[in-house]
Amino acid sequence: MSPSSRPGLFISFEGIDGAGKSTHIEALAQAFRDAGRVVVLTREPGGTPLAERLRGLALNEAMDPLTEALVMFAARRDHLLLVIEPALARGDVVLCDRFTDATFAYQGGGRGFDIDVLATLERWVQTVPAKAPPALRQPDLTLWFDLAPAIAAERLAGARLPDKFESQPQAFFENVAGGYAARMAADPGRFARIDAALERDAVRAAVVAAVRAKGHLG
Ligand SMILES: Nc1ncnc2c1ncn2[C@@H]1O[C@H](COP(=O)(O)OP(=O)(O)OP(=O)(O)O)[C@@H](O)[C@H]1O
Ligand SMILES: Cc1cn([C@H]2C[C@H](O)[C@@H](COP(=O)(O)O)O2)c(=O)[nH]c1=O
Repeated sequence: MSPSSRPGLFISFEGIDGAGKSTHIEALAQAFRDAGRVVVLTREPGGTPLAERLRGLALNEAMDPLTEALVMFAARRDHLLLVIEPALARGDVVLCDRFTDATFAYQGGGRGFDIDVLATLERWVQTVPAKAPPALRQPDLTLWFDLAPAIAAERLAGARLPDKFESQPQAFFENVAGGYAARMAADPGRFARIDAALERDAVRAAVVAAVRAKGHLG
């Protein structure tokens, strides 16, 4: 099968701040490139000029939880239509640093915002005509970097100036982690849990193994 006739593949990276997602996304991208795939590396909130502007607001401005959720989903809609769907239609591999599970974890788990409202927004935003019949776009695989908030905080200490979310107390991140666990429990076939407390090489190997176990990457 030629690269362009392969179906697209959508993988999201999730976890609390400092769990190691950004450290490992490029290594997986290279593994796919070595296997002859075209890779689109992207992130949420962000990934388009408009969504990056919304990211600047979401990460730096105080706002109420519904406003925050709407900003995340507005950015997502733009990103989905302009970047993710076209890439999947071309047969590319999309590696996305966070997607909707982050909204359920941060706005739902962390902020305590209504999960049913988030589920409604998810349906509105991610029902795309490219799927026949039009259906909800979800990642084919979600790698959840599971790490204790205390270790993540140690890793982030001094690394950079904390944004609005990174400045939250440890209890917030315990709730975010609970949000991720609930999403995985609701859709276990889509998720692979990565033990992000391991040292870097072991995490990298676990990521590749999880992708292979789901039948991707040869
Ligand atoms: N397995 C590991 N062991 C120790 N330190 C690590 C490991 N993986 C990543 N780090 C370090 O932890 C810090 C946070 O990693 P990284 O930026 O990849 O996390 P992230 O999940 O992308 O965070 P954020 O969501 O806040 O952007 C970095 O300084 C990185 O070098
Ligand atoms: C997609 C998404 C993200 N967030 C939060 C989670 C992080 O604290 C920041 C993004 O920063 P990163 O360094 O790129 O990880 O935004 C959120 O609260 N809700 C979301 O839907």
